[in-house]
Amino acid sequence: MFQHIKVPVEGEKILVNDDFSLTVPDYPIIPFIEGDGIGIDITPVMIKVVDAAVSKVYGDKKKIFWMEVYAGEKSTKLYGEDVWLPDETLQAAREYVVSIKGPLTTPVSGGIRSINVALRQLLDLYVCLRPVRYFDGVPSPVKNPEKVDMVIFRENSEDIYAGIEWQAESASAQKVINFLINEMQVKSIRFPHSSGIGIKPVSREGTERLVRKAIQYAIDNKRSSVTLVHKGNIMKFTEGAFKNWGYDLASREFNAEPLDGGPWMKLPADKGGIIIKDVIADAFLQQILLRPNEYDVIATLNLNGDYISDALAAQVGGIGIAPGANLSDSIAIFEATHGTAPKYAGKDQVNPGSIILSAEMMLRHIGWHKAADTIISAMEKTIQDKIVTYDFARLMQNATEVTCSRFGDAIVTNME
Ligand SMILES: NC(=O)C1=CN([C@@H]2O[C@H](COP(=O)(O)OP(=O)(O)OC[C@H]3O[C@@H](n4cnc5c(N)ncnc54)[C@H](OP(=O)(O)O)[C@@H]3O)[C@@H](O)[C@H]2O)C=CC1
Ligand SMILES: O=C(O)CCC(=O)C(=O)O
Ligand SMILES: [Mg+2]
Repeated sequence: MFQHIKVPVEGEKILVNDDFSLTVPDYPIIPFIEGDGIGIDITPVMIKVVDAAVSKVYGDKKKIFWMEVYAGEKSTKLYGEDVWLPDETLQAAREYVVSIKGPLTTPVSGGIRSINVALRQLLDLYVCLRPVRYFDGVPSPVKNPEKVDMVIFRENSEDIYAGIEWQAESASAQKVINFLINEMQVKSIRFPHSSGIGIKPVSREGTERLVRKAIQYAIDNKRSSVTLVHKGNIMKFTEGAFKNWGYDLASREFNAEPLDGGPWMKLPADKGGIIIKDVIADAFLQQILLRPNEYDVIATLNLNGDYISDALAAQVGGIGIAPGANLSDSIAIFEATHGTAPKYAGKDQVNPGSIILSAEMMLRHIGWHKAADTIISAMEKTIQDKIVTYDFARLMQNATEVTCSRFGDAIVTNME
């Protein structure tokens, strides 16, 4: 029994089998978090588009029963002012296996820690999967955006992103600094009395499970390479270790052999002959602009992955259409890559593309590929017809600028 979550009277749970495959009923219950800020604009549009695609493809034979669950500001209004992530929301994500969420606010320098990060950590959603590809007709700041076709596997549970840090001039920060100076002989804290301190945990286990997923994805989807992106020349025992552990895993579990003497490796032909390579993160950020077609599947640490996913999204038209998923072996929470864009909240103005494409990934995840295909082709047609929201319209000529909800309606109209 839940306190505020209302379980639909119809519909059934998606089940996880022993081998982590899913048993998906024809009438699954799918929890959703509306999200803060522009969540109120984009989430209802996503639901409308998904329902229309499912109905178009399967008639009455399949239907999603949506179940609202709460996090962020809406949760504080229902459960009490300090309750940003109620236990029953976590329970629903576990029990119902596949969910989707809008963006959630995190204040800068103070206030609550990220609810997004908490969800990922508490449910051990260790893969942040963010595919980035070009849709024909989308305005882009680069000459050949169609050369960008990458799938980012961002480690989602550790790194500096875990939020282990102490405020400057607090007793805790001073205690850690004293320990580092006196017991660990650290000499490179430039201003020990006024430094905040953050910790960057990166483990072999965390790296291996992420890189394993990335390589398996590359094999299953016939991709050409997996690139480990790191800053291991500077952070040797965290980012450098990520690179080494990644290569070790490729060799040990996938029989990769050194290529031309290494360090690059190649998987055997029966595993697609995929190249496993690495690149230092700053060089990678310039190469994705200059030679994006040299990169395919990307495996990287949490903070690098955050930066890289927004940078790559910009190359193909912006975070308004960049989708994503947070995955464990069993649980999945799909989410937009962008944030709450507070200045647009409630104005029915922003692009709902990111959360719609996240829902499209969700439909594939549950095996409803035809409904996913329907959304993709309808969205492509809508953009090619130059019916777009403000973010695209301001970069296009002769575009028809529509609201967030009208863009959703146009996608529905274009479903064949
Ligand atoms: N997963 C999550 O829930 C995430 C949450 N956040 C949180 O969101 C809040 C705001 O973060 P902020 O850094 O401003 O980043 P946002 O992604 O919210 O917004 C930055 C800018 O991106 C553009 N943008 C974002 N979403 C859309 C959209 N759907 N359609 C069109 N344009 C869009 C807008 O650009 P323009 O002004 O040029 O039109 C917007 O001003 C913070 O609290 C942050 O922590 C951030 C990222 C992810
Ligand atoms: O949790 C947040 O507020 C930001 C998260 C973020 O930027 C992301 O996951 O891409
Ligand atoms: Mg981000």
